[in-house]
Parts: sequence; C-alpha cells; structure tokens
Amino acid sequence: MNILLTGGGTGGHLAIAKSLNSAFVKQGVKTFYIGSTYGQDREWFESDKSFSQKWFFESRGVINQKGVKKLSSLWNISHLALKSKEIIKNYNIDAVVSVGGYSAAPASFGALLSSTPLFIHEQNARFGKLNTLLSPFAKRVFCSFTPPFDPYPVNPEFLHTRRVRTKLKTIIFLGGSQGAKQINDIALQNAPLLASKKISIIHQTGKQDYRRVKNAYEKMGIEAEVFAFDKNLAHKMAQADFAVSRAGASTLWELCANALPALFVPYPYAAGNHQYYNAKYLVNRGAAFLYPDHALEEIIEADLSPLSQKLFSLAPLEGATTIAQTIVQSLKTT
Ligand SMILES: CC(=O)N[C@H]1[C@@H](OP(=O)(O)OP(=O)(O)OC[C@H]2O[C@@H](n3ccc(=O)[nH]c3=O)[C@H](O)[C@@H]2O)O[C@H](CO)[C@@H](O)[C@@H]1O
Repeated sequence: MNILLTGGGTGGHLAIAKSLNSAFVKQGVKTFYIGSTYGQDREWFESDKSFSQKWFFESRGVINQKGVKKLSSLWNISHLALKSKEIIKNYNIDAVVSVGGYSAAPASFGALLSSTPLFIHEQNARFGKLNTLLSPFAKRVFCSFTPPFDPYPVNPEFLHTRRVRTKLKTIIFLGGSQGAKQINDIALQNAPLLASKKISIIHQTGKQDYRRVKNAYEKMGIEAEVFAFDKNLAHKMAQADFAVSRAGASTLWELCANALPALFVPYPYAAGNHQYYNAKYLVNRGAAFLYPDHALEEIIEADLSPLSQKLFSLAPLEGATTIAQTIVQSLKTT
C-alpha cells in the first residue's frame, strides 16, 4: 500500500506527520511526502530516509494574501495541484493524508482531482481554513476534540512517565514552542509565593524572553530551573505536579497523557481562538483550570488528585497507530 503524507509549515503539523509516518511504516506501508520549500518542512524531512520519496514545492498560504498576490498564489496552487495529481498517478498512491498547514494544499487538491481518498488530521478544536474547505470531501477527518474523539498522536514518552498527582511540590510553566510572555509574567508574579511555600519551579521561557526571566529570578533571589526550550520535555513534565501552560494541541494532549493537571492560559490570537476551545475541552470535563477564571494563588493548596485522575482516564493511547490502522483498514475494505 502506498500513502502520501502532506502538510507542515510549523512544528505543530510536522510532529503529527512524523508520528503518523512511523506508524504507517511499522504497518508495512510505503510512504511519500509533499511539503513546501517555505516553513520548516525541509528541515524536518529532507534527510528522513523512511519516506520512499519526497517533494518540496514552492507552495505558500493563499488565505492571508490580497489582490494580485492572492490571484498569483491561487494560480500557483492550481499548478502544483496538477503536479501532485501526476505524482499520485505515477506512484500508484492509494490515499493522501493531510496534517494541515499551507503546504498541504497542492497534494490535497491533487487527491480530489484524481479521485484518490483524502484523509485529514485536524490538531485543534477549531478547524483551520484549509481543513474547513476540504473536510466535506475527505473520506475521514481525524480530530481529538470532536466525535468520535480520535486519540491524539502524542509521543509515548509522555505516557510512560504518567502518574496521579496529589499535592503541589513542583510546578512547571510552559509557553509552547515559542514561549509566552504572558505566562512568563504570571510565573514571575507568583514566584515569591511559590518560594515561600517551598514549591520548586521549572520554567520554559522561549528563546526571546529567556534572559529577562532568568535575570528576574536571580534579582528576587529565587531558585528556578529556567530554560528556553528543551528537546526532552517529557522528562521535565514528569517531575512536575502542576503546569501553567498555553493550550496548543500537542502540549495539551501531552499534559493529558502524563496526567499532569494544568491551568491553561490560551494564546488569545490563535486562529479562531482555537487554544481557548482546546482548553475548554478539558475544562468542561473537570480535568483542567482556565485562566483568568482561576488564578494560581487559589490552586496552590488544592488536592490535585481528582483532576489528575480525570486526565488519566482521558489519556490518548496509541494515537498514531490507531489512526494509521483505521486508514489502512478502510482502504482494504473499499
Ligand atoms: C501561536 C500558535 O499559533 N500556536 C499554535 C502552534 O502552537 P505550538 O507549536 O506552540 O504548540 P503545541 O503545544 O501544539 O506544540 C508545542 C510542542 O513543542 C514541544 N516543546 C515545547 C517546549 C519545549 O521546551 N520543548 C518541546 O519539545 C511540546 O512538547 C509540543 O510537542 O500549534 C498548535 C497545534 O496546531 C496550535 O494549537 C497553536 O495554537
């Protein structure tokens, strides 16, 4: 069976493409990839030997363009969609799987033009523009926030170290892949209180704000484990009993997999306010707190076990494998 994965642009989409690719390869599927020369697609996959073949097209976003630029981008996407259609035909592709982002457009339209089944993975609780447009034509859309609540493809390391939390002894502040000034400020405001309660602080600041935050802790004479970005975040989460975090889809499901309760501070400018709706999914199930409805001061003394147990029961298990199996199975039965 031959499957073409497409999409990317940012780490959020590419991480999903990577984990789905591994799951397909494990099931003996031959995989192919179409991404863009813009964004991070090349960085992630150019030297990845697990794909049988890869292509990087000059595809860019259309939605935020205006006037002549929009027309020229549309023309470019149409041309690349025809090119994708040729690839789909020449390599006997059985299905196209899109993880979203602008680099997914050519191959997704190529799938429709060649009547090849299209599968979509939407990471967030509010659909991106391309996925909204393409969903009605897809054979199946996978999303962890809408029925049938497909398990999110989290890195299994977050599951291996999961445990039910009870009392807050160590706190972690997480700003998502870029870091978040708002979360850094919440951390610094609360640091004296946390220190007075002998609560240890782990703090991911993002690259831009690292120096300011590090200096602020030093000035207050408060010990904290401060870093801009750490590749082994599972290890850091495992040490913590509570998180104050942005509500990007991957971080949210990683916290859930780890049964680590959180106060979510959604990024307010995310498209369609999707981080708020991501967080709401867990908040509505009694598995998380939402800022500013709740403040850190009132959570410090709380018993964390009811939230942590709830997360334990909602943990996404075998996400990538389940999605890959569902796709392979549905292709075998058609
Ligand atoms: C500003 C913006 O538009 N953000 C979007 C972006 O967020 P962003 O990429 O920040 O958010 P995610 O939470 O989805 O992903 C962050 C990833 O980075 C990893 N990590 C983070 C910090 C660190 O030190 N080490 C590390 O490895 C996390 O484990 C996680 O896997 O994509 C998400 C998924 O589409 C969206 O929900 C977010 O709204």
